[in-house]
Amino acid sequence: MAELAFFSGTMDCGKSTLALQIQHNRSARGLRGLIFTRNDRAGEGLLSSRLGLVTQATEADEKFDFHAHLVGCLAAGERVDYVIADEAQFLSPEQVDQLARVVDDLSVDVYAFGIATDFRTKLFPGSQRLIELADRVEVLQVEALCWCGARATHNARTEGGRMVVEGAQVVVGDVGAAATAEVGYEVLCRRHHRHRLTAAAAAAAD
Ligand SMILES: Nc1ncnc2c1ncn2[C@@H]1O[C@H](COP(=O)(O)OP(=O)(O)O)[C@@H](O)[C@H]1O
Ligand SMILES: Cc1cn([C@H]2C[C@H](O)[C@@H](COP(=O)(O)O)O2)c(=O)[nH]c1=O
Repeated sequence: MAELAFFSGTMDCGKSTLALQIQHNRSARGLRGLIFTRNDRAGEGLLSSRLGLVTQATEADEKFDFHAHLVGCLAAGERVDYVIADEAQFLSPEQVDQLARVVDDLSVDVYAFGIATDFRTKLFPGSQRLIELADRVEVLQVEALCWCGARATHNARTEGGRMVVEGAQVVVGDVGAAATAEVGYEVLCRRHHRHRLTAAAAAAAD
């Protein structure tokens, strides 16, 4: 039976790395997959990991229809054993429904990777739908850590080095950006996210 699996965790916990490993292991055994992403930091049509690996991917923009695309591929005689969808938090709920139809109606495995919650601790609509529909939701085992050493569970956004809790839900960016960066991200434990205490703020308070 094909399955819809959602691999989730904070930013920087290894989701894209796992996506690339799944792709590597399956293609090494002769299986054929299609790779999709949306708004990867490395640029359009790329799936990149901070470990330095990167691969070509199809950019699934807001108009993209996964089910129609797969039907087209299969009708053209292409073999498709699995689908990888990175940065899945950016997908619309309708696109996640399409992925579920790819699994149920076309018997193709779908592996989706994404952060669950945004910088305000609210679920992304695409992640919410994945949690609702997935056959399994896996939390990645490699823990990203807060500056205090606790497991990082939340994503903070900084502007000019200061943590913010208002703004657009989607702003592409990275962790470890310079304190002066216009927009950066930092993973924190819930306690320090609630207190808006980033590493820089804690150091300044010391
Ligand atoms: N120089 C490094 N040496 C070893 N591991 C690294 C290095 N840089 C990044 N990583 C690992 O890569 C992880 C980030 O992987 P990535 O797939 O880019 O994360 P995600 O897609 O979840 O944001 C880090 O949590 C860390 O475990
Ligand atoms: C928390 C949060 C993140 N984003 C963006 C920032 C990055 O471009 C991606 C996450 O990528 P990663 O591979 O998991 O590190 O999402 C955002 O747009 N809005 C947010 O609230």
